[in-house]
Amino acid sequence: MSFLTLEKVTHYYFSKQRVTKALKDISVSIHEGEFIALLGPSGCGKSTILSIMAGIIPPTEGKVKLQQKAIHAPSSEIGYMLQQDYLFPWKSILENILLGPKINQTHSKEMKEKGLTLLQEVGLEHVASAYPDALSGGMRQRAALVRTLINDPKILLFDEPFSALDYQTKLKLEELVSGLLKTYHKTTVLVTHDIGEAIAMSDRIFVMDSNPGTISKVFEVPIELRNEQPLLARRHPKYQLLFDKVWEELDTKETVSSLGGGI
Ligand SMILES: Nc1ncnc2c1ncn2[C@@H]1O[C@H](COP(=O)(O)OP(=O)(O)OP(=O)(O)O)[C@@H](O)[C@H]1O
Repeated sequence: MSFLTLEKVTHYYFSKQRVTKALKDISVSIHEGEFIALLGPSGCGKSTILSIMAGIIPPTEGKVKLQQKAIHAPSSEIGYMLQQDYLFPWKSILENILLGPKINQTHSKEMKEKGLTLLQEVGLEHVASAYPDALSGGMRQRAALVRTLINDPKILLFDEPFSALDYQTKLKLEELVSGLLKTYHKTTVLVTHDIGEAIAMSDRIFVMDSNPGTISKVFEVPIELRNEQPLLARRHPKYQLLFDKVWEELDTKETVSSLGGGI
């Protein structure tokens, strides 16, 4: 059964200068526990889709549903993680992580224990009382991940969370995140520009076209790759085959997207 659905979602941005048709007739059905990657040229509407799924912006037309219920506003059922970690510099890592439960009034001794356990799972238990400034970029993103997971969201939305990190840190984080999401059986949508990351982490890859944004092709990642951790998946013979197909699909779009998105 479908877990998250978009039904004929169309979105316009209106400004004084122009109207931009960012998305046109997007219909997708994502299953519970599935990992989806959204790939496409710059400006094709990936972040717009994610904001609509998060309930941050209502679509101009169409419906978004989580477990058959319409999404109208952001909620703790939906976890959102961005390129920037947005940790509060004046709060310790543990305080940052427990902020969500405090706001949702679910804070308790058990929640603190859960926060510490999650920090342990991402290798950050030793910096629970440190401040964000003392942490590296990769550590800060791990803390941001714990802050997202502690609310036990039904769905995770990742907008290029690894793109600001150096290559080695990014690969290590992919490995960690992939393992954690499998353990917690989380449904995830990842926006990325990195074909390798999409293949190594996902079950399906939605490739987008722009002006206006549509989903032009869906690639199913072979089961042999899905069963592997990302680093090993990158070494599998089927990885390169899929990489070439996705590359070909994207390559036809880059020049077209640079023409601009106004109508
Ligand atoms: N707040 C806004 N007001 C007006 N137009 C916007 C706004 N946000 C996005 N757009 C336009 O909507 C289209 C889709 O933008 P969006 O940021 O969703 O694309 P994207 O695929 O995430 O881009 P990128 O890969 O560069 O981050 C673009 O043409 C963009 O200029």
